[in-house]
Amino acid sequence: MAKPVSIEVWNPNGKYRVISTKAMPGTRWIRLLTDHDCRVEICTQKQTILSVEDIVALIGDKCDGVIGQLTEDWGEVLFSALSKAGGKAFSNMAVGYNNVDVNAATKYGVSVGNTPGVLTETTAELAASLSLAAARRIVEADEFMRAGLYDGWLPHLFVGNLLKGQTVGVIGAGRIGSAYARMMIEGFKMNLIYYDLYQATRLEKFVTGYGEFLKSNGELPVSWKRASSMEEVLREADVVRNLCLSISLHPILDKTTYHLINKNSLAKMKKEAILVNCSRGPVVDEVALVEHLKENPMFRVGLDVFEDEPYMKPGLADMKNAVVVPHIASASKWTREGMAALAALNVLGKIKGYPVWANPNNIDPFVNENSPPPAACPSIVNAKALGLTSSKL
Ligand SMILES: NC(=O)C1=CN([C@@H]2O[C@H](COP(=O)(O)OP(=O)(O)OC[C@H]3O[C@@H](n4cnc5c(N)ncnc54)[C@H](O)[C@@H]3O)[C@@H](O)[C@H]2O)C=CC1
Ligand SMILES: O=C(O)C(=O)CO
Repeated sequence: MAKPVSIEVWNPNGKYRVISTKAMPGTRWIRLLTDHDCRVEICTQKQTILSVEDIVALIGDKCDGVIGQLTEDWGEVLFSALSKAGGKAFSNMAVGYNNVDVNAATKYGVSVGNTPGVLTETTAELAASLSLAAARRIVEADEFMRAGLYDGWLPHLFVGNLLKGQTVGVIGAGRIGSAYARMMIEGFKMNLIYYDLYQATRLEKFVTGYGEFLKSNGELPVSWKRASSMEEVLREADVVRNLCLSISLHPILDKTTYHLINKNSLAKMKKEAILVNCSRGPVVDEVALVEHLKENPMFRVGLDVFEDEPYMKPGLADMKNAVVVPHIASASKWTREGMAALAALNVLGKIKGYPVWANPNNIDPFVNENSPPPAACPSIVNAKALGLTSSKL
C-alpha cells in the first residue's frame, strides 16, 4: 500500500476532479479549471520526483484528469489507473513527452496533451546563453574572480571564441531550433547549417532575406545550408575551412535521436567547437562526452539536460570546459505560467468534450490573460489516434 500523498485542494465541491502532480507557477491555471466546475488537487509532497505508486495513490478511485510532469513515468500502470478512475485526460506540463507512453494512453482512451510554442523563445534564449557562456568562458572567469585570483589584465586571460561570421549548426530545426538559429544569425551574423528530417522553409527564407539586407548595407551576407545528415553538419567545418563553431541540439528524444552525439560524432567535430544541449539528456552519450572534454580542453559544452537527471555522469562536474545548468531552459515566469495554462486547458478541454486546436504552432489565444481562452484543447498529441475532432475556430 502506498503512503497517503499530501495535497492542497481548490474548489472542493467541483464536479470534476483534476489532479496536478506538482504546484505550478501562477494561479490562472487553477482559475481556468475552478471556473469550469473542477475540484483541483495539487500534490504538495516534498520529494521532487513522484514515484508511479505515489501517482496511483493520488489518482485514487475517481479522477477525471491529471496534469503531470516530465520527470514522471507515464506508462501502462498510470494510464490504466487513470482509466479505471474514470479519467480520460492527461497533459504533460512540457512540450517534450518522451516520458509518456502515448500508445498506452491511446489504448486506455486517454488524451495526451503537451505545451508547445509558449516555451520556444525562452528555451532558445537559454541555448543562446549557454553558447555565449561556453564561447566566452563566462563561468570559469566568474569562479576565478570570486576566488580572488584576478591580479590584473593579461593578453591571454580567458581567451575564448568570437562567434561573429562563424557557422552555427542546428540539429533539429523545429520551433526551438529555428528560434535559436535566428537569434544566433541575427545577433552574431553567423552562417547556418542545419539538419532536420524536414525542410525548415521559413528559417531558410529568413536567412536569405537577412543576408540580402546585410549585403544592401555593405556588410558580409549570411548564408544557410540544409545538410543531408547530421555528420554533414559536423564535417562541414573541414569541407569549407570555416569553423563550425557552435552546434546546438534541438530534436525530440526518440529512438532516432538517442545518443545521436556519441564517441564517433564527437570525433568529427572541431577540437575548439562548442556543443549545446537544451533538448533531452539521452540525445548525447554523456560518458563519451566526458572523455571528449578531458581529451580536448578547448572543446566546450553548455548543458541544460543530462542523461540520468538529476545526476551527472562521473567526471562531468569537474570539467572546466563544461557549463551546466539544471534543466531551466523554459524557466521564465511568462513561459512557465503559460505552460501551466496550456496543460490545464488540455485537460479541461477533454473533460468538456471540446475539439482540438487546429494549429499547435499558434497557441497565443490560450495564453492571453485578457480574454477567455478558446473552447478547445490547445495541443493533444494523440488526437488523430483517438479520433478527436479538430477545432474550426
Ligand atoms: N531543456 C528544456 O527545458 C526544454 C527542452 N525541450 C526539448 O526540445 C524538443 C524540441 O521542442 P520543439 O522545438 O518545440 O519541437 P519541434 O517538434 O518543433 O522540433 C523538433 C524537431 O526535431 C526534428 N527531428 C525529429 N527527429 C529528428 C532526427 N532524428 N534528426 C534531426 N531532427 C529530428 C523534427 O523534425 C522537428 O523539426 C522537445 O521535444 C523537448 O524534448 C523543449 C522545451 C524546453
Ligand atoms: O517542455 C519541455 O519539454 C521541457 O523540457 C521543460 O520545459
